[in-house]
Amino acid sequence: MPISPTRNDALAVQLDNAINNKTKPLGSLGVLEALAKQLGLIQNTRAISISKPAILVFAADHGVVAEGISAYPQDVTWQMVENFLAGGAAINVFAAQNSCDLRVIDAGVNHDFGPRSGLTDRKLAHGTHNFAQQPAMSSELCDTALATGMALVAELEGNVVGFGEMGIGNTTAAAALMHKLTGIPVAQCVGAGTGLSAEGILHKQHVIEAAVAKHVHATEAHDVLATFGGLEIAMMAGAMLKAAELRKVLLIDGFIVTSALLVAARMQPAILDYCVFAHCSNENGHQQMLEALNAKPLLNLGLRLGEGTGCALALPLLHAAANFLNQMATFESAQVSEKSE
Ligand SMILES: Cc1cc2ncn([C@H]3O[C@H](COP(=O)(O)O)[C@@H](O)[C@H]3O)c2cc1C
Ligand SMILES: O=C(O)c1cccnc1
Repeated sequence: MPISPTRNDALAVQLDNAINNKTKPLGSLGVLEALAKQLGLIQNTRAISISKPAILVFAADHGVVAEGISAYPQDVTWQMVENFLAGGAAINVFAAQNSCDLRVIDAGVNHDFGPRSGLTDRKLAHGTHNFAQQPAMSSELCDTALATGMALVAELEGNVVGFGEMGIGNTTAAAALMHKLTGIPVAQCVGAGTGLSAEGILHKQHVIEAAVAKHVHATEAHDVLATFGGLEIAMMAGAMLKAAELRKVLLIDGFIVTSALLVAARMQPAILDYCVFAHCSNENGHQQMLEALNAKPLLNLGLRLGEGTGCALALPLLHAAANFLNQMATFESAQVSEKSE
């Protein structure tokens, strides 16, 4: 289904007026004013609401870890999934602090968890193939991942969806997607990820450059996704497309989540109307990736974690935008004098 742009000139004027009539100097709530307007346009109303926000954390493994591109071993992916289920990860803490639902999805972790309460099992494979040697996944598997992500979001009740991920090696996949979809040189798309040395970053760059040279034919978004992408990235891209189609607010986290959005935006550019960019990550390349999307992130906290942590931390700002628009008095209702010059 196509995603509709949120543009609605009449509603935009009503929202501007509602914002400007609040008891504050014009424009003085800064970015929160733009956010309130965006939420109004997404929800197609002046009475905006934040209802049952949820963060979906997609986990999967990457065959390209065989090239030595992460500072941590692949087992950390499943071990961190266990940590999410036990409530001990950063995202558990920040989601709980902000009364946000958290859903952990196994999109393709290289580990058998068995039936586990709290884990949404959508495992499509035990990780991807090593894209240094062959495409990460087949075109069919990529389609299945996109469709699975769409179906997951179709079940959600809330009107705000945050996206997070876990997958050792996924900054390499994300950097490759960034390069292919923006044309920015690989050297500017790679970063330290979980903490590579300068030498390690250079090796990561060379692995991606060699893979890009090997898979020159992949240029269209779906092909690029299947060639380099992780299963969690593909499932997230599908989930994002469905969330925008359903006119939900999409909260975008860091480098990897934004790379999934790059793919989704190439498929359906109007998705960007629905995106709130939680933060600018410290991962080298995220700022340029955001610029390529013309995105203005809310926070800049030096985070480089992923898991959806930026989304959870930005959620109070969404509440603030909705609350000021819904609850503040107007100059008229509070009998406050308006600007005199
Ligand atoms: C303990 C731990 C917890 C994490 N939580 C998220 N990531 C983050 O780091 C990984 C990407 O970095 P790279 O591409 O360098 O492997 C992803 O799993 C991402 O979510 C973590 C990484 C570690 C080690
Ligand atoms: O920006 C991110 O989300 C990020 C950066 C480094 C490692 N993991 C995630």
